Amino acid sequence: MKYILNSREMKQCDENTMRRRGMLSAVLMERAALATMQEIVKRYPDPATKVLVVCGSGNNGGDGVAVARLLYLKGYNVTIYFAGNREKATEETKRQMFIAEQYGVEISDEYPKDIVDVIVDALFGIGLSREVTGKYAEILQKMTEQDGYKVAVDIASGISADTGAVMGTAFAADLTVTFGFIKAGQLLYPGAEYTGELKVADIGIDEQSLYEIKPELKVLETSDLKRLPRRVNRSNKGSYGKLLILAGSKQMAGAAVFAAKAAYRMGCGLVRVATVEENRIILQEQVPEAVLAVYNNGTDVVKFVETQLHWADAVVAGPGISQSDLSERMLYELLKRIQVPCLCDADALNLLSKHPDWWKLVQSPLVITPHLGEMARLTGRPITEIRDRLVQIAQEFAMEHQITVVLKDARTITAQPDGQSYINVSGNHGMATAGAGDVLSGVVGALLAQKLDIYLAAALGVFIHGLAGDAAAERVGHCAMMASDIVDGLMDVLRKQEDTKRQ
Ligand SMILES: NC(=O)C1=CN([C@@H]2O[C@H](COP(=O)(O)OP(=O)(O)OC[C@H]3O[C@@H](n4cnc5c(N)ncnc54)[C@H](OP(=O)(O)O)[C@@H]3O)[C@@H](O)[C@H]2O)[C@@H](O)CC1
Ligand SMILES: [K+]
Repeated sequence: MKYILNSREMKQCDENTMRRRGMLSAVLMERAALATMQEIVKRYPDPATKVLVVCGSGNNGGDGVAVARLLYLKGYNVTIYFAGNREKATEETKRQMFIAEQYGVEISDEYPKDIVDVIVDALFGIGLSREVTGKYAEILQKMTEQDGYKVAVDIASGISADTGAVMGTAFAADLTVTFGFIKAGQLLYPGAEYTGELKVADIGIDEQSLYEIKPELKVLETSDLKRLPRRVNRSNKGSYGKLLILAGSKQMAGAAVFAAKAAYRMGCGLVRVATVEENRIILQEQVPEAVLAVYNNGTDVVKFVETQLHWADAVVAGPGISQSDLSERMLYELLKRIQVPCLCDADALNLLSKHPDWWKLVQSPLVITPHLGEMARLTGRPITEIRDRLVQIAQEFAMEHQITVVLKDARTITAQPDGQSYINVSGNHGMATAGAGDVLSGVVGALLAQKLDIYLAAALGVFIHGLAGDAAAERVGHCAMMASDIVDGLMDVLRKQEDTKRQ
């Protein structure tokens, strides 16, 4: 697990490193510049390379001036364009300009006309505080349109470090060298697209510099797979949890099939599918491993729900259940009685949008897995706003209802009710396909049934689901990928993890 910082947290972290750990600002800047210079030299080892460094008045500009000096001392053909206001420059930046001039580097106040090989963007860093307009917008546009390899210092100028939003105009980098921690805006879209390749440089700011800061965002890594439920030699199917899946309706059997298959592939011991009578044969044919509990209009809903809940260690409710009266009654009685961890998806979320008073019914830990459209219905906010404020909206909803929110998008957010969230970086656009969400509900449900901590079950489930999608892409490509390929991908991911553990 790694922390991802927003600009406020990063500034505090910088402060802590200097004030509490005694590190000098000039040393941090020198290391930042050194790391950036080295990444450039790695890619352009020939000192005949022409480099343009565009600097602003803040400390990001100071970093840029130092990068230029270090390249100049290696014999590179460097020009600094100082776009900021010299009088308003920070002390550190003024010092860097003085040093650069003493070493013989020229600093120009005009945008140079020459053609260059590399353009370094040190206009704004995490101190960007408003929309970029006027002269600065023109400069960013020019830098982006100009030919040459594009390197951003710390973050692409114009990208919000907090949300990834383009603040008017932004620099489109091929490479970003960021310092200490990845910033949220480098993972969130559209910022991720302006970041290019991302290198995190160690400049002496690390987790110890956080002190009492509890970053809002975290990201899971492959090493976190070791947190999956342990499997032991002396065990039986009862040792790996019993998952009840309320899914499927007439002409919608697939959702139940995918969720059940995914849950078994994710190591769940026993899966029982509660579905309508009409799906009996197809489920028996498609997932013979699953136990079936079928219902119809004549079923005593209360008794049915009580029996199933008595059996289950965790529940997935919603995939493909439709919004019929029968489904509505089934979900209501289930939410009212449930005492084990529960995941609500798809139609369960649509029904919850219709009945906001139902949130109060649920006494057990709840995970919801809405996509943007479902989240729009749940919150009454437009999809565009949800997309722009993905983390904040997921967090607000999680805190308001004291539940875990998995808000599904290109970067899925798993928000915990305590205000912390995971941002997921696995997966690919091939997974934008019917049934992928049902697979996710089965994966997370299986982890809940195996008694993994609820937040971890949700976040790790999302991560593994993405890895399974990546494995599927390797096998079938992006365009041809179907939900069943993602289920198969789970095998690749989990077998690889077992191999790693054995070594
Ligand atoms: N010790 C450390 O802390 C370390 C920091 N490091 C580096 O410092 C960077 C942060 O530096 P920073 O805080 O000085 O802010 P920075 O990003 O340079 O920008 C602020 C300037 O931009 C201006 N401005 C903002 N928005 C604007 C707009 N839309 N349009 C126009 N102007 C706008 C703003 O002007 P003002 O708002 O004051 O008018 C101010 O002049 C960080 O990203 C990293 O690279 C590293 O060296 C490691 C050690
Ligand atoms: K920058």
